[in-house]
Amino acid sequence: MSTPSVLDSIIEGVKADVAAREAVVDYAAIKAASAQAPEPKDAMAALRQPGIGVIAEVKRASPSKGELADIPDPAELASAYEAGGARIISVLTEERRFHGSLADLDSVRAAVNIPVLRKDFIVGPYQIHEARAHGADVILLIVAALEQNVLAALLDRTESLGMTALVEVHTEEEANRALEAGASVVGVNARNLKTLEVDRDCFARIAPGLPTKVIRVAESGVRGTADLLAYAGAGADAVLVGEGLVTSGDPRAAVSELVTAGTHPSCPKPVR
Ligand SMILES: O=P(O)(O)OC[C@@H](O)[C@@H](O)c1c[nH]c2ccccc12
Repeated sequence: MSTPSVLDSIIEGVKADVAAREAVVDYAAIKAASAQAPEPKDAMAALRQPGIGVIAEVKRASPSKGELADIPDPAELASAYEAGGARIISVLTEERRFHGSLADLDSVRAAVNIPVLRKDFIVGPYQIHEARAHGADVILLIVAALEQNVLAALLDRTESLGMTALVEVHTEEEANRALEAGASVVGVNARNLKTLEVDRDCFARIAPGLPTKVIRVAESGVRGTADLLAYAGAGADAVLVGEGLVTSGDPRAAVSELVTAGTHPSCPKPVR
């Protein structure tokens, strides 16, 4: 047997954590809670606004870098992101490697008016209802972590709850699988979740092959406006930024700088 990848070991932990939560709040109960949640916000509309959108992430730690930032108050951070002009707030809820939680999602949800993305390793419908019950408007679905039939089923489930799925890919083959499953928003992650290596050219290789109606998000490795402009030049509608913002010291200014670059008349625009 081959050694498990980072992604495999993260998923193993996530499955155990989901099972533990499900033992407390069962599937029927989480489903009922998701039906009671306030209407989801329209993330597609947020992403279709002119200019390159910034999806700003609340990220405490990562498997590649360990602890990134002390975030005593995720609500305050998210409010700073919103004030800086972020379109969507991404909240990592994976606990073991990213030190996130559903409590972080709750705090952020209560603090901002823009759509909120639950960023986790979704393996089944339980987590989708859970995301909705905690006020998420968008969820991440990672193609590399899901069988094709499961991916398609989870995408349908997400949309049937009125949410948007950001479908994450790292290769052309995965991009084809995302389209096959019916993704409307595709995120190209520069980081390979199996090896944790970053390849910023990944987006430029994959994005041009996506149909023009698909919203394209460039994920990971954005250190500043130069990276945003490079992604914009390769056709990005939005960038998803974590580390660069949480380590900036002034998250509002850091988001604002990216937003200013992404909405400047000289910024390359996606071809639609
Ligand atoms: O911190 P960065 O390099 O700006 O990356 C943010 C985001 O793209 C990254 O956190 C991410 C992208 N896809 C993921 C899947 C799971 C966990 C985390 C991620």
